[in-house]
Amino acid sequence: MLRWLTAGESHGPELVAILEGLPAGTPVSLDAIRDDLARRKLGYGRGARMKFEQDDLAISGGVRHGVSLGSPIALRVGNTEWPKWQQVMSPEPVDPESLGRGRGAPLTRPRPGHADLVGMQKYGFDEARPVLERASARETAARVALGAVAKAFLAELGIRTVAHTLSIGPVRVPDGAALPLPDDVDRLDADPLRCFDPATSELMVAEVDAAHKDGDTLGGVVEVLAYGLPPGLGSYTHWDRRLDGRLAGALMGIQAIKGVEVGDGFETTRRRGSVAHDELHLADGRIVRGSDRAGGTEGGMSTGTVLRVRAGMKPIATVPHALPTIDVATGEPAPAHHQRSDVCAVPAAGVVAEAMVALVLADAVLEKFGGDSVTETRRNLATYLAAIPESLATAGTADAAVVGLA
Ligand SMILES: Cc1cc2nc3c(=O)[nH]c(=O)nc-3n(C[C@H](O)[C@H](O)[C@H](O)COP(=O)(O)O)c2cc1C
Ligand SMILES: C=C(O[C@@H]1CC(C(=O)O)=C[C@@H](OP(=O)(O)O)[C@H]1O)C(=O)O
Repeated sequence: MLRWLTAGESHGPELVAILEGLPAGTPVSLDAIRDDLARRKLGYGRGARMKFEQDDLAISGGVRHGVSLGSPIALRVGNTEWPKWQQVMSPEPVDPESLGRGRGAPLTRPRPGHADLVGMQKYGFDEARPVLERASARETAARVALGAVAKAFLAELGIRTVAHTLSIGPVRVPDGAALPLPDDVDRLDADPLRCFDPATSELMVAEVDAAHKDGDTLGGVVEVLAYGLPPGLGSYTHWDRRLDGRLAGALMGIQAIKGVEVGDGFETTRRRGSVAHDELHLADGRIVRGSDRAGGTEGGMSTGTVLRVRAGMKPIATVPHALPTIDVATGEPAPAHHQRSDVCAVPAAGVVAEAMVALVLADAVLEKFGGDSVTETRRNLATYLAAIPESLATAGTADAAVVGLA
């Protein structure tokens, strides 16, 4: 079992994350984690903060000489903005007068679409600062760092992931467009929206420009693909063992994600059954699926084909043309608090979604194959794949040879 936890506030000194249960022998490279952290900051439409804030990464436990030890891995992502926020976010009591009227001023105009109002009601705060500091998606930097480690573990088993942007507002990649492979990540990083279709990307840039000009914001849809999965991760035997359910929960757990689809998702509901599923045929004596509508799961288990999951992000709630709210200090209508914000963070959400998928898959792999060292996990996986009888074997899915384990 893999467990993970994050802590830290958006303008606190740092985010911290712990990953427990990762087998020994996983290559853990600071550079690889930094690459993913840098990727999360990319994307046309991200706000000013992404330009000046650095993710200051350190590993404080669980890794020696670039390899995991099997003990909990502790990661720290320093907020380089901290010096400006030391007073406002000090863990020690401060003189309320010293907070002044600037950054430390109470945020009494809760922003619609944020955790602000309900957080104040629930935790008993009279202003939104203590709520929004943790509700902020700054926390996703910690998850991306954890996800980078999970990805390194999966890669040892021949499993690789990639995320791309499918839509920004109303602008969508056309149906049937090519899907990226994990090796296409550089090309995705070079695209302003991490979109694999250059013509659509241009339209997306124009859409972000238009929203920016109008003082408005945008959402969109991202897709995560996982290649090289064996059949049989997750299970149909109980609701909470289903891989699709676990992926959906993890993706919905990302700030601003409001919908998840597996495979063709809601489009499938508009089809008749005869054209909604992936038929089984024989090719060279092996079972093949004639299509990939299901997106790589059946009965809550990975099928061994490409996993395809989508997450839909709502438009950023801190709209520059501030939304109407109530100033809870005066009881009067007022524009919502607005300091600065992203116009569109969909490409970044894709990077976060990939991290969450990697963590869920790593957990499912360990549940099925166990292992205290990567070598042991790999051996167990190879034995399992080799034991699938010829009559049940599927072509094109991970088998011992494909994942380099034979
Ligand atoms: C990568 C990323 C960046 C985000 N950036 C912003 C932002 O700049 N401004 C904002 O209002 N919301 C932003 N959000 C969304 C808010 O964090 C989120 O809408 C808010 O916490 C309320 O949660 P909910 O939308 O899940 O209800 C971002 C989300 C993600 C995943
Ligand atoms: C800091 C990050 O994203 C932040 C997420 C966020 C929100 O409300 O979720 C609001 C913005 O922060 P601020 O309110 O300080 O301008 C984003 O910049 C980050 O992703 O590293």
